[in-house]
Amino acid sequence: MMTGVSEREEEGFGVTLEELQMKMAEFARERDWDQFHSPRNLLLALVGEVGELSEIFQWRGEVPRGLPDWKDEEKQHLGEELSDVLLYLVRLSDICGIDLGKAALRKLDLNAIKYPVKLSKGSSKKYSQINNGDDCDTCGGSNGDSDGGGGGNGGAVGINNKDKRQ
Ligand SMILES: Nc1ccn([C@H]2C[C@H](O)[C@@H](COP(=O)(O)OP(=O)(O)OP(=O)(O)O)O2)c(=O)n1
Repeated sequence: MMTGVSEREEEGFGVTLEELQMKMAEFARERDWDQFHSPRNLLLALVGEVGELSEIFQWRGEVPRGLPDWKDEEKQHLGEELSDVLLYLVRLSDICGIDLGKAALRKLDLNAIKYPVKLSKGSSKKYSQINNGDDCDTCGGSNGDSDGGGGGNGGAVGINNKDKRQ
């Protein structure tokens, strides 16, 4: 039997970034919190939540995928912190006028260019350490750039637009 839209939503079925964006905007508007949701405040809130997320894993050592030994309440807590990070990220993107879904898809395309399967398969090396210059004209090759910024690759595909100011 088909479930109603609200039930499906409640189960998180097919939730979209746009939906989360709208709900966060509504949440802030209802509380007259738009005044607090400035880019910098949201960024700091996001970083704070990343800290809370990190605390969950802190001192545990490596944990197996799927977290099979974790209690239900620990997993629920993890879900809450992951959600805080996502919600602030979505809100920050919205307030900055960035279409996060579109930006993420574009970034995935850029990642695929930087990390061609042929050169990256089975290797976790940074792109600046794997490229031999033959397969990816836009990646900058082995430039020995220790910060991973790939100083020679910025122009062609716009991967690196780091602020170069000192
Ligand atoms: N000015 C604010 C404050 C909160 N939130 C929303 C976004 C987050 O999802 C959540 C964060 O709430 P808290 O600051 O209370 O943080 P926690 O939920 O992590 O609680 P605690 O810090 O006690 O762990 O609420 C928001 O949008 N804007």
